[in-house]
Amino acid sequence: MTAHRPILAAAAMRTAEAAATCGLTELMERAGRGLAEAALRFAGPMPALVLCGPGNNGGDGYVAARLLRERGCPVRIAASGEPNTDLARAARSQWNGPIEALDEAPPAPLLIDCLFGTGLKRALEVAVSEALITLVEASHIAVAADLPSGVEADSGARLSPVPDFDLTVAFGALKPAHRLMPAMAGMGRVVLADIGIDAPGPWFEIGEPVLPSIAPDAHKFSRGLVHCLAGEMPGAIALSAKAAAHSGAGYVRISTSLPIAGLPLSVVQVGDAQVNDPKIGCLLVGPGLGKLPQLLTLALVSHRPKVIDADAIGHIGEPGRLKGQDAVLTPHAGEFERLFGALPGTKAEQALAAAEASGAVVVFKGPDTLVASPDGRIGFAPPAPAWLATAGTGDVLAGMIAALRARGLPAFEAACAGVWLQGRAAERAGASMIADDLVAQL
Ligand SMILES: NC(=O)C1=CN([C@@H]2O[C@H](COP(=O)(O)OP(=O)(O)OC[C@H]3O[C@@H](n4cnc5c(N)ncnc54)[C@H](O)[C@@H]3O)[C@@H](O)[C@H]2O)[C@@H](O)CC1
Ligand SMILES: Nc1ncnc2c1ncn2[C@@H]1O[C@H](COP(=O)(O)OP(=O)(O)O)[C@@H](O)[C@H]1O
Ligand SMILES: [K+]
Repeated sequence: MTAHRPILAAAAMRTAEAAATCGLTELMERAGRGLAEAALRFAGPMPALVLCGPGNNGGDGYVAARLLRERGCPVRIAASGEPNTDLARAARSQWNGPIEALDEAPPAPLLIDCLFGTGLKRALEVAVSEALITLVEASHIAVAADLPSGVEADSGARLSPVPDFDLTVAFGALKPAHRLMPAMAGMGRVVLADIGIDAPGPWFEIGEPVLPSIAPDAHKFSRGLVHCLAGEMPGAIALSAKAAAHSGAGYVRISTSLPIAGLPLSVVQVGDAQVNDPKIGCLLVGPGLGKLPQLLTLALVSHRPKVIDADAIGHIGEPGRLKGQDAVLTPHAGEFERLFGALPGTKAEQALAAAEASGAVVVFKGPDTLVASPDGRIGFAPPAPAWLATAGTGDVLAGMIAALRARGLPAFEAACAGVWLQGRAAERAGASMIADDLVAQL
């Protein structure tokens, strides 16, 4: 099992830093050391150019430059201006080499970007942005301190053009941008430098789940019954059902008006929906549903836990209908906007608002999948292969979550576990995978 790693928004990070018992000067020293060590480990001892901005991100740069030089690396510094915090000024005073102007500095093989971190508020000035891009492109290896400059910590937005980095060293905790698009795509490898911040909170990167073990006296129903409601295009729900069966459900049943071909023989096909059967651990409705809103209505009449996916999301209409339903909702961006409208804020804030409005656990899918709970928790998915972007992988995920829910995990934990397991299965399946191959890797 890997632990969930905390994710702190910029304001929460500042609070955590202010509460650190070691003091801010020591925190900056640790950040600079973490940066220097990570850069050395990644790039080896090559001539470096450190770009220092006006705030504490720049302060980290002055510390890292000093420590790299102490380790024997030829280091130069170029600054965009004078430091404007006491911490950064103190860090700069310990650098006794020259400081070049950013727009005149020649490139170096190793480029370390300490222009802006979590304090970025607006787009970089054009001259600063151009210098950053030119120097990164002319380097062999580019390392970002905390965040690539131009990236907004809480949203993952690029406030001005941001070049691609090979390595990003996050200080103290991951920030939302490390796991949100578009920023996460340009960060290269993301490593965490421990600076002694201890700030567990309701936002975290989803770690490897602990799954319920199979009791020695288990029987098929105690392991969990998933009931799937088939609609107009049964291929999709067949994928979900297969995924549920391979995710440890003891019994998978599909109610369907016509026999569905290609299902494992162990998946039971029935004509009657029986949605209030107390043996049902989780209902699944949506994949391949088509224009049959009555099947969603049927699912909402049931008192059993449920996963609502795909076409069913389009039939909900009013998110408040889901209150008290013990539901997991799995929209992609289009389905999300259709149900919740264009919500303001970052993807994390939108997911949270959606969870609050619906009372459901919301899995807001995409290359940067988030799992939000009405109680304020958000699990950010670790990066998953882009080859998941193929038809049917969402149906597989819905079946996995339904099985984990039926096996006894609470809705939020089941959703987080499903997202994590789907990503690892995709890694094993490889780039040529189709959704069916994903099931084979569960
Ligand atoms: N606060 C602390 O104790 C620590 C902070 N750390 C570092 O400090 C960073 C945050 O430092 P700051 O809050 O000083 O913020 P930054 O260093 O990210 O920069 C913000 C500064 O630049 C200004 N600014 C913002 N956007 C600008 C733009 N587009 N053009 C020009 N100026 C702009 C702001 O007004 C502020 O003065 C973290 O990312 C991390 O690297 C680490 O040293 C660990 C300890
Ligand atoms: N670029 C990407 N990188 C990683 N994962 C992705 C990417 N695009 C989509 N995914 C994942 O693939 C799945 C697609 O689900 P969905 O859009 O519902 O497809 P479908 O309805 O065809 O099953 C989701 O789990 C989503 O998070
Ligand atoms: K930076």
